[in-house]
Amino acid sequence: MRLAVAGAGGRMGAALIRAIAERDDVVLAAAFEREGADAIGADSGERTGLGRNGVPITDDLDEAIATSDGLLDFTAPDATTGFAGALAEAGRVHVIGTTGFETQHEDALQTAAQRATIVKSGNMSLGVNLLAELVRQAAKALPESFDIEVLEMHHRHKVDAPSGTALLLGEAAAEGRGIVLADHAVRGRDGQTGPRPDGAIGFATLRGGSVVGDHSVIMAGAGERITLSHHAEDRAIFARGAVAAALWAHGRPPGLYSMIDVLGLRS
Ligand SMILES: NC(=O)C1=CN([C@@H]2O[C@H](COP(=O)(O)OP(=O)(O)OC[C@H]3O[C@@H](n4cnc5c(N)ncnc54)[C@H](OP(=O)(O)O)[C@@H]3O)[C@@H](O)[C@H]2O)C=CC1
Ligand SMILES: O=C(O)C1=N[C@H](C(=O)O)C[C@H](O)C1
Repeated sequence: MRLAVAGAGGRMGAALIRAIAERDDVVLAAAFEREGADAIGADSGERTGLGRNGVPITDDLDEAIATSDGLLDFTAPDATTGFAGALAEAGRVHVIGTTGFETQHEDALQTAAQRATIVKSGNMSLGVNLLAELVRQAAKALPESFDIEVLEMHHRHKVDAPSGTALLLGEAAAEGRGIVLADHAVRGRDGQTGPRPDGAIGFATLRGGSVVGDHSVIMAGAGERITLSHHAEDRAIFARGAVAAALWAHGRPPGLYSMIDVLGLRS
């Protein structure tokens, strides 16, 4: 499968280029960046420490789409929704790891998925997607008297909060409880908050240093507490998941799929 990488000069762009080079069933067809980015013109292999691969980083989305079967996209919400329209037009696979979407972005992706095969997840690792299943089951098994809190920590460069993974875990907890997350989410506390609302799912965000991604879901009852956690140590786990998602999606009908579909984790 021929893959293009968006945001090739970024942290995940580099990890994706390395993950493609690890396998012999995928090939890097194109690597592109935002117009005017420093990385443009560089050899994508040299820039990611692999040695020269002959694929330059360009700013040419159209060429990237024309020469590939699918796009691996870990960029930013506005960029991703823009790519989605073009990929839908061409009927390509779109693997979306970008986080921080708002309602208008989600709506645009739903529309694009009528024609493109999209796999989208706030976290492409096996471990986090298994954790989400465990959270769903635990939230289903426990009474509502157990308070659910989602805690995350990421590196100092991260621009969105709560993380896509924290929201994915919150969704899993809400699904287990049979409630709608948006109706029960508490996404920040400061000052005279009053007591915790019954049935709330709380989110807390930490930022600092080089942390790749730590997530914990705490289920706190009277006199006991369960904590389910995942610690990402290397961005390769997300990149390898994204490549696996592209291969899974290749040849599937248009639609909006998740890593739970790709990994077949739902019991
Ligand atoms: N789902 C998952 O498993 C994971 C998701 N993520 C998510 O992936 C995203 C990227 O993370 P990360 O790699 O750390 O961030 P970086 O800022 O390091 O990389 C993003 C790259 O995308 C580029 N970009 C932005 N807009 C465009 C555009 N229109 N065309 C081409 N390139 C563009 C940026 O350029 P510029 O700097 O010029 O804006 C930058 O080089 C975030 O949303 C993050 O949360 C991260 C890890 C795992
Ligand atoms: O920005 C990051 O770095 C990460 N973003 C994703 C998220 O928002 O959850 C996934 C991972 O935790 C790293």
